Amino acid sequence: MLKFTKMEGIGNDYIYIDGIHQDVPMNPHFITKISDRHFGIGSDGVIVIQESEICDFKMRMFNLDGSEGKMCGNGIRCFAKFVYDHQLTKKTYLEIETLGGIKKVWLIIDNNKVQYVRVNMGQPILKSKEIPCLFDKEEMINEPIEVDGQVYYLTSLSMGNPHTVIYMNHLDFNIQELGIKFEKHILFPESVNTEFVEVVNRQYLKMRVWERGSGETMACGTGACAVMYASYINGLCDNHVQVELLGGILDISYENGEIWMSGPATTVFEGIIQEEVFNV
Ligand SMILES: N[C@H](CCC[C@H](N)C(=O)O)C(=O)O
Repeated sequence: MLKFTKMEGIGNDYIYIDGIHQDVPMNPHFITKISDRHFGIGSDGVIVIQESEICDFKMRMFNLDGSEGKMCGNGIRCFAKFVYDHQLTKKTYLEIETLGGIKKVWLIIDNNKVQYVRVNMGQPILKSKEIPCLFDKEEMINEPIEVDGQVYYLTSLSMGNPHTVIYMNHLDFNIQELGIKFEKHILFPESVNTEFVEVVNRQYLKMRVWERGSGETMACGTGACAVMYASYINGLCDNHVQVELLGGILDISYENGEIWMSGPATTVFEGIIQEEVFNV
């Protein structure tokens, strides 16, 4: 059996498993099985807590389809709460190793309870080849791309994972149909997380996200950061905004070349995965 904790960051929900004290089968079959909302626990994916040789901890993140993501913004806030609440650390400032780089995380505690979490999400990366994006210019900022006969203007960047940001007049559209077209687009050799944005004003942005490997999620932390920075360099917002996602609001700012994100982290329930589920 395997102990797990179900947590969510503004509705972006993952299964968190202590991989320090348990052997976690991090294979696509196991990940997709327990993430399934009918045959499993139900989640946007799985996040595993591991020891790190260079940081306080290491975060491994897997999407619903079993693919491994390099970084997860909502996930890292919940990860920090997990290690604190499970007494794996007493620290309220953590450095967490991810495949998308080392992230600095602050737990804001009151009455020994995590109120919210602040994360230095690092520097956004615009160079096409580092996203990666097979665009024929060094950067892809507000560039027209035709999909199914319609032209969309894309701003692409990496937050440790790949994103492309598209501005819309409104967000009432069939994301199931459109999202997959960008996720599988030839421009993105490692696929891409696609954010659709409605600019409300210079301090308030609304977005929906079609995540690589998970489809539409209620929220995407790295996506909200990508949206903020794309909007900033396109002259559409100030350097501190609220980003409204389906699941809630994140506070995002751009300071001294780095993106900062603040938001909640919630534990929903603890449970045990039965042997027969992960031994198939
Ligand atoms: N689907 C993403 C990982 C999860 C990111 C998202 N849930 C977040 O909060 O940043 C990827 O494969 O790059």
